Amino acid sequence: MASISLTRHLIEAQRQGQLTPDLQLLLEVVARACKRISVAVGKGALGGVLGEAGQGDSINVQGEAQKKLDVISNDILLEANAWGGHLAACASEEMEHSQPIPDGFPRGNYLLVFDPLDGSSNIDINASVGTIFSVLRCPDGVTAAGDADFLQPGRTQVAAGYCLYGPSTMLVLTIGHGTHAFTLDREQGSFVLTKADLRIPQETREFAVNMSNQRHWEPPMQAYVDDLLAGTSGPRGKDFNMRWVAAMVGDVHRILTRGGIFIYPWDAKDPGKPGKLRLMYEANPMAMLVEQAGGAATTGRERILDLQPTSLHQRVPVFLGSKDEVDAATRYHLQHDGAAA
Ligand SMILES: O=P(O)(O)OC[C@H]1O[C@](O)(COP(=O)(O)O)[C@@H](O)[C@@H]1O
Ligand SMILES: [Mg+2]
Ligand SMILES: [Mg+2]
Repeated sequence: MASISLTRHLIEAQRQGQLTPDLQLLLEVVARACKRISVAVGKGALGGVLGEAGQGDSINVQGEAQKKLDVISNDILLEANAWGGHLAACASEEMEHSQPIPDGFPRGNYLLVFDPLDGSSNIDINASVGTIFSVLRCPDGVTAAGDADFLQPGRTQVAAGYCLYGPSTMLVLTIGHGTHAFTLDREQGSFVLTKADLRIPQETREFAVNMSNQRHWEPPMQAYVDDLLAGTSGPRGKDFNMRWVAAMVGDVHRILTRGGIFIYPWDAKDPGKPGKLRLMYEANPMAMLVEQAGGAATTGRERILDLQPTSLHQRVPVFLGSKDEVDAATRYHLQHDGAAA
């Protein structure tokens, strides 16, 4: 059977009324930018792209040191989308404020928000990294889109996806009609559909969390993980395995492939930060991909896609993956809150 390219997949979706021609073209621009990022990442030590941006003093709005590839990936996405013609504005982990499409460039009605390179600490060890993106509609009547226009609940996303730069480069995408995986055919230079309609198994025996933060967690999170670790002799009655890629994009890809639960909970390390992961360009797009694959995504208390964002770089606790396991973790938190009330 002939292989199905991303373009053909999107054209068929358009014929079925699942997306507009503008959104199709926007997604193709993002996919092309991801191909360029894949080439840059793939150069590794030969391409002069490893290490810190600047002289070790380049800090982004998150207060985190920027890697050269964070900056390169951000520039590739901005440049590609400036010419794309389907966006009103872009926002990024690497920029304090959103950036309207510059004067003189064609404008459209969508907003794109992205984490240009997720898992930056993996760059220098040649481990998986990725790009995460979310597409929103620009509110009606807005002529010069700004940060406030991006602050829409995740359930309003019209598309979300990530591109994983691993042993192979994979684009995983949803436009609200299932979650589909495409693999980059490096010889042809095109993304080819390799798994339509991913389904996350409802149950799992695998969890992903950074255990080094355990002492900083709140009581229901401590209790939940204690019970996982107790295995067959504990209340859960089964042994759990643990994995941690240290790049959300890699951990979520594993969960979309074989199930599991990924957790980055609230912790007391820095009480000013309600979690590590960012709502607009990490939690929301991943939550949409996971829900579209039959999984669940919560903060431990609420559905992520129902949160009303308050700022572009807002952080939230994240529990996502196999539905029964996310429900179980969420129950620990809600019962704890109920008992404390
Ligand atoms: O350093 P830790 O605690 O393992 O955190 C890893 C987490 O941080 C992140 O790398 C943050 O992403 P960025 O690299 O885009 O800042 C997540 O992808 C990942 O889940
Ligand atoms: Mg990230
Ligand atoms: Mg990043």
